[in-house]
Amino acid sequence: MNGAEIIDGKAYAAGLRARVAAAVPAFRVAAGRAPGLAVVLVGEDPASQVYVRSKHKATVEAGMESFEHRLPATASEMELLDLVERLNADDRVDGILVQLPLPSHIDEKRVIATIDPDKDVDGFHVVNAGRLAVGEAGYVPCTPLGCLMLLKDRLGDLSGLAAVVIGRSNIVGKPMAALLLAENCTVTVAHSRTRDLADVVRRADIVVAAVGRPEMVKGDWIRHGATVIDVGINRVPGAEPGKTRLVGDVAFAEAAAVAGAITPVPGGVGPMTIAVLLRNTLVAAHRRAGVALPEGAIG
Ligand SMILES: NC(=O)C1=CN([C@@H]2O[C@H](COP(=O)(O)OP(=O)(O)OC[C@H]3O[C@@H](n4cnc5c(N)ncnc54)[C@H](OP(=O)(O)O)[C@@H]3O)[C@@H](O)[C@H]2O)C=CC1
Ligand SMILES: Nc1nc(=O)c2c([nH]1)NC[C@@H]1CN(c3ccc(C(=O)N[C@@H](CCC(=O)O)C(=O)O)cc3)C=[N+]21
Repeated sequence: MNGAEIIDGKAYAAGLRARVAAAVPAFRVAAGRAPGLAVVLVGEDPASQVYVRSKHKATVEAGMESFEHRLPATASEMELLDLVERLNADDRVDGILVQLPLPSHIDEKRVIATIDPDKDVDGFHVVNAGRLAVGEAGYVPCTPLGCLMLLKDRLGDLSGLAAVVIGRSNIVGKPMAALLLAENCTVTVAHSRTRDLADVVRRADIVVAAVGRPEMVKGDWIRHGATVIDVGINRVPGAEPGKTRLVGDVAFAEAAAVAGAITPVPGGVGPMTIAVLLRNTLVAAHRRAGVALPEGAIG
């Protein structure tokens, strides 16, 4: 029996982008300018190029200004830090995103540390990680915030639910766990050293898989009726030679037979990441300009 509701992240993301776009004209009137997002891409990684292009398109479609900066793979760390500092000082720029991963000769930590925390719409700066940890307003990484929006949309109040986050990266697993804790879930964070992962996952009302291993989470790990959020984006060989397809970290068909609801890959969490980036940029623009964002305008 395939009982699970398929959570349509693509549709939810389209709705969020529309709400962001609808709030832009009032900001333009109040601030005398558009919200601005700067995206920096170093090198020619094809996947990164695709992401950066879709971010640019979504930014422009939302009525915001998009500043795209491309540096060659050979650019020095100094050049990149100089660019980030210029963007920090540029008043038209509300949000700065430096696409990761960076070439290996550049220290990612140092680059992220150079971004003004109040323009850090990715939420990667330690100041924003700290704000999230202690419950102060800041910027939350787009992917986990998108996951939380999908969970609250389906489940409403998350208080008291048992949540298992598989993965403890700084950009997905850890902030996801912090968000769920702030929503009063009982949170377990699993990782590569976790013993009896299947048993840990079986106890969960909410499972968030952010591992990067294709279809690792099996159907018989999922508690009946649980809500499953699959963050994984894994490119694997397709049916025809030379073709590839995207799969998540969850064995989708198996899990959908037992879960109450599940996000697909593609079309689940991925589209939410870009929509939340626009949301964070809109919030940054209002905070920086001292303009109030109407309560409930963007959800
Ligand atoms: N949809 C979106 O917008 C986004 C999707 N992603 C995708 O999400 C996935 C995770 O990304 P990210 O967090 O950056 O990945 P990382 O590689 O940084 O982290 C992976 C985590 O998974 C854990 N892990 C690895 N193997 C196992 C295992 N066998 N059992 C349990 N845990 C394991 C690791 O544990 P340990 O810490 O012990 O090494 C680590 O904490 C990837 O597929 C990525 O492509 C990422 C960002 C955005
Ligand atoms: N500074 C920075 N911030 C990021 O947020 C960031 C990053 N670097 N580096 C790479 C990861 C990955 N990421 C995704 C965004 C959208 C989709 C997405 O839209 N996925 C579509 C499919 C796209 C496809 O077909 O390839 C989907 O799941 O439906 C996926 C992954 C953001 N990242």
